[in-house]
Amino acid sequence: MIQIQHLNKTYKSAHALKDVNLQVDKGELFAFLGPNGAGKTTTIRILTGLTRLSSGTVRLNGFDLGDREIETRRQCGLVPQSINLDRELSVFENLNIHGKLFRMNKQKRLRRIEELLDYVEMGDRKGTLVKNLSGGMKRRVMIARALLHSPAILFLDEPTVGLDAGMRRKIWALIKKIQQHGTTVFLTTHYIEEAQFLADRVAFLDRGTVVVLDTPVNLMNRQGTWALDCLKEDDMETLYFNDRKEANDHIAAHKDSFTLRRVNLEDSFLALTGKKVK
Ligand SMILES: Nc1ncnc2c1ncn2[C@@H]1O[C@H](COP(=O)(O)OP(=O)(O)OP(=O)(O)O)[C@@H](O)[C@H]1O
Repeated sequence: MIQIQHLNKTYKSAHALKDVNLQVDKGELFAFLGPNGAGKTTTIRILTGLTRLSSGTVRLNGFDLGDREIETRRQCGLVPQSINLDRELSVFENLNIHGKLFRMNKQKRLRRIEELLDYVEMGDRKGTLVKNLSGGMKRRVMIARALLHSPAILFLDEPTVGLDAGMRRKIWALIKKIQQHGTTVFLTTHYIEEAQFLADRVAFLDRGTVVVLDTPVNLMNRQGTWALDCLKEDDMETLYFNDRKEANDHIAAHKDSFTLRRVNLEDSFLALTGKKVK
């Protein structure tokens, strides 16, 4: 569904993407995980036609990026990182304008808006001005807007940034539902739990380079199953074990104060890059 080969992007002052190669399958939920400045937004902007690549090739649902621009764009729905709804218009008006831009006929447009607002549980807010919605509601309207023209691929750039834990989980459930209904999903995040919970496969991006790409389970298993955090003078040291007994034996044999926990994706990222995803 998405094929990226030797993708590079250079801005005047930064080499934002360095020889990125990856493939996302139809129906897959793929996460790009990395710290601020890793190149996640740049990737999404290139894939959705908002920024030009410097070199390399990208194919979306069989269309070459750069060729037949309108058809290629129709393959994609985009939920950008910052809220870009018109605050002074209602939920319905925001969606209606988008449908008109995609030249959907009136009957189809109105039916699809109703359908999607129910789908994202915003049916009762159709007439509400966007400025009167909560952050989580605005995200859901943006997701409905991105799905309006029935794209094959939904791109979500940091879909839950700034939301509280309850709303984050609601958005996660919605994203899973969208995937279950057949849409391929490509998302970026710097939240470890988000990638761990949602993604079929995760690519770790660090300073423009994909350092590893695998399923969350395989990535975590690289470190072992159990982690022991030990607070040293001014740092945290973490030790990894394949079974719980080994970890407990280590605790019993040492005087330090340890916290035992399950290995998570942060451990894999840390081991590969020496950095936390922040
Ligand atoms: N328009 C631009 N002009 C120049 N440099 C840019 C531009 N956009 C991004 N960059 C640089 O490219 C690199 C990657 O930025 P990008 O926004 O893609 O990272 P990111 O992983 O999405 O980070 P964040 O989560 O902070 O948005 C950074 O070094 C950034 O400063």
